[in-house]
Amino acid sequence: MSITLKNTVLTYPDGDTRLRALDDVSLTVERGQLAAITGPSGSGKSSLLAVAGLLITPDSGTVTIDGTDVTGLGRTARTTVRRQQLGFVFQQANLMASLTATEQLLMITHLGGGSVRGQRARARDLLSTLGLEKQLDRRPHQLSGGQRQRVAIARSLMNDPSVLLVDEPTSALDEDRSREIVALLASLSHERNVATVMVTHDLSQLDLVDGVYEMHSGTLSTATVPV
Ligand SMILES: Nc1ncnc2c1ncn2[C@@H]1O[C@H](COP(=O)(O)OP(=O)(O)OP(=O)(O)O)[C@@H](O)[C@H]1O
Repeated sequence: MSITLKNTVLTYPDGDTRLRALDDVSLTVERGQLAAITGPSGSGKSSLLAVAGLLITPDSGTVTIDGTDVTGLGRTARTTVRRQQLGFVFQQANLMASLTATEQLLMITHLGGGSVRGQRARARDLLSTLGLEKQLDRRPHQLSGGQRQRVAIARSLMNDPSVLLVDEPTSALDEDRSREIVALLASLSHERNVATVMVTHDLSQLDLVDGVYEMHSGTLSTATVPV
């Protein structure tokens, strides 16, 4: 099972015409795989993530998650799929300044209407798995950039997603920290059986991923550069 985009087209208004941000894009990422999407600025990478994350409905084409076509779902059903089956990691960790690492994760449970009490041990386990056992009760300003991004990754896994969508996770990190984060995303994808789609400009880490795709002017192709 996996995430599949099939023949997706997404256009935006552009003067008198429309700009094809996604021009017949098809992509399948299986569970247990980390796929990287590269490509120049403006080529459509964020648009691809937004369509995959059910934040934007494509003009045409389909998005299938774990075998179910979710393209035409209404707003409430899309929110449910996002909460239950998708995880998101952004460029910046986007943590809440007043919350500890553990509380950042519990916030997800709280927003989903679940019992926070029963999830505290799970939150702490997840953070420990990501090497943050000594930082469980620290707030964002007491964490390094790499640690903050680990908290964000742990938070994205709190709902046990089948698909993880990751946007430029290493843009704020140095070379060594970037490599650790991409290696972590690869091992989490493999061990937790998650289909991960990661947009990245960081070509030096592509040897760690299972598949590389390039966006160019709205079209997606398998990378031609051997990694
Ligand atoms: N809301 C919008 N309205 C109109 N045009 C948009 C909108 N969002 C994106 N675009 C255009 O769609 C194209 C693809 O944009 P997108 O943000 O997906 O590219 P990207 O590859 O993620 O770029 P970057 O690497 O700079 O983040 C660009 O030409 C952009 O200007």
